[in-house]
Amino acid sequence: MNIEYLEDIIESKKLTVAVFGLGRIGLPTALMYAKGGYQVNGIDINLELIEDLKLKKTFIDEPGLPEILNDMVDSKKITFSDNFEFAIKNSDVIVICVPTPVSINKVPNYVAIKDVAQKIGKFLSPNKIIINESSVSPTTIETIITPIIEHESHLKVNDDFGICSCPERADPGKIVENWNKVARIVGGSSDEIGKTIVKLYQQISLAQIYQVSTPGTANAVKLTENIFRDVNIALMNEFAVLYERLGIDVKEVIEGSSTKYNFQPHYPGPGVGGPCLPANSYYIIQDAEKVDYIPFLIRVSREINDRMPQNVLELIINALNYVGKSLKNSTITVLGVSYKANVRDIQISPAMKVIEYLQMKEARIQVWDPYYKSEKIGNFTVSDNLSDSFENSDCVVILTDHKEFFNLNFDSLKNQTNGEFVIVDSRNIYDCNKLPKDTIYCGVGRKLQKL
Ligand SMILES: NC(=O)C1=CN([C@@H]2O[C@H](COP(=O)(O)OP(=O)(O)OC[C@H]3O[C@@H](n4cnc5c(N)ncnc54)[C@H](O)[C@@H]3O)[C@@H](O)[C@H]2O)C=CC1
Ligand SMILES: CC(=O)N[C@@H]1[C@@H](OP(=O)(O)OP(=O)(O)OC[C@H]2O[C@@H](n3ccc(=O)[nH]c3=O)[C@H](O)[C@@H]2O)O[C@H](C(=O)O)[C@@H](O)[C@@H]1O
Repeated sequence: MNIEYLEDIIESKKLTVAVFGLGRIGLPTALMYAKGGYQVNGIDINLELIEDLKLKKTFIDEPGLPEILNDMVDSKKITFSDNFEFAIKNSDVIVICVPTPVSINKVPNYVAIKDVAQKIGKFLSPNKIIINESSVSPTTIETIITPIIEHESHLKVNDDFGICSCPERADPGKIVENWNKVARIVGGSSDEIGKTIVKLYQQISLAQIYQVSTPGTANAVKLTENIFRDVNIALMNEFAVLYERLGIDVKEVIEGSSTKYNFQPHYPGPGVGGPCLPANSYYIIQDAEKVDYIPFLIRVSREINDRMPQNVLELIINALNYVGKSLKNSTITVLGVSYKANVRDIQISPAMKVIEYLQMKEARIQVWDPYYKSEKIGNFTVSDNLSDSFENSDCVVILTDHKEFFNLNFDSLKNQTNGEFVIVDSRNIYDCNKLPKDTIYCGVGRKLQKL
């Protein structure tokens, strides 16, 4: 490989980049390469998406992204097509941002990334570098993707082409904001390939670009940080279920534990959602199986978190029973559908799971989420406003800790509800001392009580 040539065109911005997959991650990535001064060939298989992007239209809800799309299309720094052959032949760096979802039976699905690897191999010529940003297990690049590319291209990694992993660590809803803040991890098939890609990312981001020794190590870093989070959330969910039974307020316990300098607070809730945490463990579990190891803690943490929507359903049933009502035919006000606070995103949202359970139990739901006003989602439509969702309600359930829910005027809203005012606060956002007198209240890890 002629590394000097690649480093020259990185420096002079003459390098051309192809980005495969123009979704929540690929589009921002492609636009940031273009914004950094590189010519970008954006590739996707969704022809409708390609036409929308050519017209500067995107439905990805990332603040700041539409403006960058507009500027980069106008400046002709980016093109969109499904012509992967042209893109591979006419790009020096090829970035992979295609889906690697975990299927219903909890197994990573690598169909898309293998498809792209096949296409890259077929049209690859020497002296190019492939960067994988998609979430994969620590062994996937070295044992699956690289062999496919070598087989299809009859080229040899490091001799003829380079490959590296730069796993995406974006925080959905803050991708543009975090672009220059969140450190990136780069692991190359050789040290010099890694160093070259570090230089490329340093041209397009002000964040720390941290090199590790291999693509697998880079993928392990990303999975470790996310699974660390998933396991710690599971621990707090377990404490919450236990303390609820012991009559101890878990919110008070976490506040107390947080006075210890090395306690890292995590918070119980209705479950763990989003595109990352619910899926990342299964990449590791799959690799562990290959070496006859069972990661018990990682597996059981997933089970604990996946059971939390059921726990919230039980809280609702108990709260209704406390006021002499049953769930069937009760009207439930559901506040929040997003998987986490202050974003418009229902990817693997625990709220959607709780709603599904409520509907299975034949409760009537009235949903309010300020990020989905009046929108039809699956088999329900979000209310047009907060007040409508309280009309004749038997129980109010908070499922997302949106900032808009922190200071609701319950003294007024409670007058619209049916009978005793019941709140199930699955995000533990409320201070019981500030809720209306006689409210029937419980949280996740906060016992059922009349205030
Ligand atoms: N969404 C997120 O917040 C995060 C996603 N990731 C990872 O980024 C990767 C991409 O995820 P998203 O962007 O969220 O997915 P997405 O579903 O939003 O976008 C994927 C895009 O790839 C296209 N595509 C599918 N197969 C293709 C193929 N064979 N060739 C070219 N394009 C193809 C689809 O048409 C779609 O436009 C995944 O591995 C995911 O785990 C990592 C961190 C965060
Ligand atoms: C690329 C990538 O994987 N980014 C991750 C992403 O996290 P994500 O958007 O999935 O949100 P998250 O804050 O980790 O929360 C995931 C889920 O877990 C729940 N959650 C989170 C923290 C907590 O203490 N308790 C809890 O129940 C959230 O409500 C949500 O349903 O963004 C996070 C961030 O940057 O805050 C980042 O730490 C994660 O690594």
